[in-house]
Amino acid sequence: MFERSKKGETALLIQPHRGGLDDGAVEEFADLARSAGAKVAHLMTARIDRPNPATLIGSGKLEEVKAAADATGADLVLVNHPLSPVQERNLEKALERRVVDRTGLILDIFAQRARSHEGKLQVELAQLRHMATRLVRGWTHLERQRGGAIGLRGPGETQLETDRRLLQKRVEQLQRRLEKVEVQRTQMRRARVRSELPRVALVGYTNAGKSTLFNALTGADAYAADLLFATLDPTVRRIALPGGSVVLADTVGFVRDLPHELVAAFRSTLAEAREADLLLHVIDAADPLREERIAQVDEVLEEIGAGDIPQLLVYNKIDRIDGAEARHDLPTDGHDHVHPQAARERVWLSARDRDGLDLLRDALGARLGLRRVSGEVQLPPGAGRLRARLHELGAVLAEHHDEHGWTLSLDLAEADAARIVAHAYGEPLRPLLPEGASAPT
Ligand SMILES: Nc1nc2c(ncn2[C@@H]2O[C@H](COP(=O)(O)OP(=O)(O)OP(=O)(O)O)[C@@H](O)[C@H]2O)c(=O)[nH]1
Repeated sequence: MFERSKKGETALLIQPHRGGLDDGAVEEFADLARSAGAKVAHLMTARIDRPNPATLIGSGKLEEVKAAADATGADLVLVNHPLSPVQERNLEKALERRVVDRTGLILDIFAQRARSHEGKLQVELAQLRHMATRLVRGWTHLERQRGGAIGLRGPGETQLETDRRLLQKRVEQLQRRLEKVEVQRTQMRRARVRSELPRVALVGYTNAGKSTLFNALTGADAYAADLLFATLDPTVRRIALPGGSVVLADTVGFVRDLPHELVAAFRSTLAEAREADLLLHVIDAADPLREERIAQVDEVLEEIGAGDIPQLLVYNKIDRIDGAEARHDLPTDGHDHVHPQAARERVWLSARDRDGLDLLRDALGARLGLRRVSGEVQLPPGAGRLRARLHELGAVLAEHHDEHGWTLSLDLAEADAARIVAHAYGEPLRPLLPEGASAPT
């Protein structure tokens, strides 16, 4: 995972807390560290009921951390909490090694995962902003020894060695480029809206299997890895379902307490979720903390204004649960104590084994009200391309040719029919081809 160093760095992890430590947070923190490519040497907790403004953790704890870091030979210390620039600097002096806070860690992972032009721009911008707050006379990140290290990856040497003014210039340049990309994205989204295809967005906690499901449904070879945030950039594809096509978008994985500056940086990714007709909320069914994760994702969706969009819950990774089989659960009335999500529609599947995908396709088709239409159309002479397109879609049941042109007996998804005819004749027809109807000549 390290782009510039050959070997993974060893990290000592510090989990600050105010009493009531939560297992989920600790587990996620270790996952994040591993995702960044670190080897976790040791994990320590630190109470911060009264956070020390200079070092966050107390001085006694700081000594313990230093001893543990020396004993384990840790290259760096990761702190699962935002640190002020002063705290970070003081901790580094006291611990004599690099210290990276939660935001720096997540930024580092994003920097490693960014694939598209836009994703890279967004990450660089967020990194520069994070760095700008840490540029202090006499001691800067820029002066420190570098070389493929967590928290230091990203913008190249030339930017790193610039002063505040150049940094600001670069930030402005990135902002302008991003505005352009944003405009293009909005235009693309408008075009999709015009195509009238229903929009479905995959959302879910990081590592739930969204990219794997996206690939399974689209046949695309998007990048999936057992690492958090494999999906940084929205990937959008059209997929065929029984009854019609939909536009499917993969989105970035959610984490708890995503640093606010990152939520802003990734708003275009989240826009895919906000504008969807239906959300496929992907859940790792084998995760002991799955109910908590579901609630956290729901909360983020609420925050980004997607709380009212209908959801279909996809319980993925059933291959990891003994005796579990692919199935489709319709919502039940009333509260079910065994299954807290019983009031919601659920499909259980394994994206990896491609087990249960048909159940999901059917559920999606039904949920989106995709309907098929059939009937006879007479194509005017010169509509060869339209005829070829209909054949391509497998919509032609029978056809014959006479002096008036082609007569086709068709069966196809209503959405496809509307789109094709709109394309061929320049205007949408709704409903298209009711029983026995003919296309206009
Ligand atoms: N056993 C099992 N593993 C799965 C299944 N689906 C996905 N995985 C694994 O889970 C890990 C995460 O999958 P991704 O598809 O990258 O997850 P994601 O939700 O897109 O992750 P982020 O991009 O971090 O949000 C990978 O190692 C997958 O191979 C499944 O059905 N069964």
